[in-house]
Amino acid sequence: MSDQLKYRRILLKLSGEALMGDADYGIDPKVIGRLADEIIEIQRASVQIGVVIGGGNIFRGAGLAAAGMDRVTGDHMGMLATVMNALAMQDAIEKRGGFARVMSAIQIHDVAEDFIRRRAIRHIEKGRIALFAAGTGNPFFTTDSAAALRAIEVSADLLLKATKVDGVYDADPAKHSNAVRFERLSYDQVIERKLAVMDTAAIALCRDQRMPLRIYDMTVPGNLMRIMRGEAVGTLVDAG
Ligand SMILES: Nc1ncnc2c1ncn2[C@@H]1O[C@H](COP(=O)(O)OP(=O)(O)OP(=O)(O)O)[C@@H](O)[C@H]1O
Ligand SMILES: O=c1ccn([C@@H]2O[C@H](COP(=O)(O)O)[C@@H](O)[C@H]2O)c(=O)[nH]1
Repeated sequence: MSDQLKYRRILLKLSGEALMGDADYGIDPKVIGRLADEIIEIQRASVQIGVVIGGGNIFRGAGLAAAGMDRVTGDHMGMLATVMNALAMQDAIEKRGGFARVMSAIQIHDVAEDFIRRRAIRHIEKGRIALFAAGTGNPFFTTDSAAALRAIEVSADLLLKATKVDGVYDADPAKHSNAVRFERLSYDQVIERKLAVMDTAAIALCRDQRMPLRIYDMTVPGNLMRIMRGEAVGTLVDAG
């Protein structure tokens, strides 16, 4: 491990929606390229990295169900959307000289390895960036829960939720311009105050397994390395 860095192994959850950049669908190559650069930078500084990417830039099961589709089919489409995002990130990382492996929770052998916990740990120990795709593999979950689950399974030191807001606020900052940001919260405070920055199942899993979580703004270049150095970027959620 690098002497200057605070973390040895992290699980990074990237918002699918944020990959769109200024578009309203899909992936902006500039956004995914910049994120790949930041991930490679911390890997080269000896941080071991697992990544979960959401699918909100393509499909969400709940949205498809609201439009009349069977919910489980919609969730399958959402999970497959996360596979597409992971493949795009694998490509972006490899184009920049990094090493990455997509591991899917749904068997899709022609395009990705299966998620096998011990192999995943081996990949990240060897400096490969493991991209955990297809969420948990089960409908009615989200990639927030998948990220909490994978962070715990690979014994990460920290779960990072990279999003479009710079932390957790007392109300949704996208809707309330006077919302106030927290520096630090306990898991129970997030759940009791119904702070909707991450789903409750994911927070409860982190709480039960004492997985520290930091929510930060991924649109600010350099934030990932700042956090690795121990800077208090965003909001920390832990046992308090
Ligand atoms: N109390 C709160 N503090 C901060 N953000 C909040 C809060 N309540 C709701 N939000 C909203 O939560 C959103 C988190 O969004 P993000 O797109 O990262 O999540 P996601 O749905 O997990 O990602 P994906 O796009 O991959 O599905 C922010 O855009 C913010 O507007
Ligand atoms: O474990 C999981 C994870 C995800 N899904 C479905 O995929 C979409 C996209 O994920 P987001 O977390 O919303 O970005 C999600 O809406 C679900 O429909 C799932 O079913 N199971």
